[in-house]
Amino acid sequence: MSAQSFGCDFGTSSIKIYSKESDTIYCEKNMVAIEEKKGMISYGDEAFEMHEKAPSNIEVLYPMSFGTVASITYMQEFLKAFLETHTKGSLKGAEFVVALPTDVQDRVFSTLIQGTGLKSRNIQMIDKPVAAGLGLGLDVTQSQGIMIVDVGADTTEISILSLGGTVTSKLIKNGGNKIDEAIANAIRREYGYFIGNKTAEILKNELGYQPGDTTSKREICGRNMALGLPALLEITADFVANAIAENLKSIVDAIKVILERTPPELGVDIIRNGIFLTGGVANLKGLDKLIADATNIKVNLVDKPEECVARGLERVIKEKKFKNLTFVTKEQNYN
Ligand SMILES: Nc1ncnc2c1ncn2[C@@H]1O[C@H](COP(=O)(O)OP(=O)(O)OP(=O)(O)O)[C@@H](O)[C@H]1O
Repeated sequence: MSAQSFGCDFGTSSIKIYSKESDTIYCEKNMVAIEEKKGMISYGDEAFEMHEKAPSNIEVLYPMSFGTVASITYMQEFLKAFLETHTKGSLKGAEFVVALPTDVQDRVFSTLIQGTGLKSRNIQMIDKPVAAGLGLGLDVTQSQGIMIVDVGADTTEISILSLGGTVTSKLIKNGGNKIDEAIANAIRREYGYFIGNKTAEILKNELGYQPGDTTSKREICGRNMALGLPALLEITADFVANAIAENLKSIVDAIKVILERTPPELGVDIIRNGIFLTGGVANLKGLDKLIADATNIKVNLVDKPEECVARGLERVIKEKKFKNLTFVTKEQNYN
């Protein structure tokens, strides 16, 4: 591959790009800030900072939604600006390997990259679960069953891999964002306080799923809806656990459905090796135990699970033997 090769995981809440040139995974919030008349004024972590704080003439939005591109124009502007910031020299002729989520059409991403005007030389796709498997350090090309549960912001992707391919996989529209929403709704119902998504996310990330734990607490600021004034409120881990239980149950149920559909020959490997939990929500305290208890299968966790797919893309770019796991979109038409 040429000097400029990028491995792209276009997540709904954050974009992760591996750059071969700098041998680094760059990760930023996948957000853009748009000002009336001026267009995109900011992107990434800086745009996220403006989220829920910006005046009415500035709209802060996610260009991706449920694993696919919601705003191609802004995603293209973001990608171009992101690559220009993080790379030296020309981007002309760069090569891309893109992680393709289950149920998303590959041409969405080739159209996206081609439309940036970067004159890319080659755009390869790889199934996102296969990239996650490589990122876990597994040899996905072997004839053994591997179960990966990737819980991201908008989606949860549950997949069984074998021989370098996806044997079965299911994408459900449930993840960190729905969990944050459930926390905000419960606080509104129970306490009559309005809280923003960022505050709900803090509660989720800090308190996790710890039913019965009334000792761990977090103070937050919300708006008392009766008085219309901001006020402080203390939330326990037990309250958060109750608020998110239904969301987690739907993830666990989907895992069980996939296990039921798994051929017994591969099921043996999964029981032996365990389920691999990836995606940012794999960091949720107590989720691994919940899944292990419900399935009677051990659950493996890794460091920085949200970067697993990008680490897999890095291996595809660096290790020739994994090139045959990638494929090219039929419609590709290079400039
Ligand atoms: N410590 C934590 N506990 C619980 N959730 C966490 C933690 N850290 C991050 N998350 C959540 O992980 C999610 C982001 O994960 P990830 O980066 O894998 O998603 P994505 O790739 O952007 O989304 P998708 O896979 O849906 O396209 C967010 O909802 C974030 O709040």
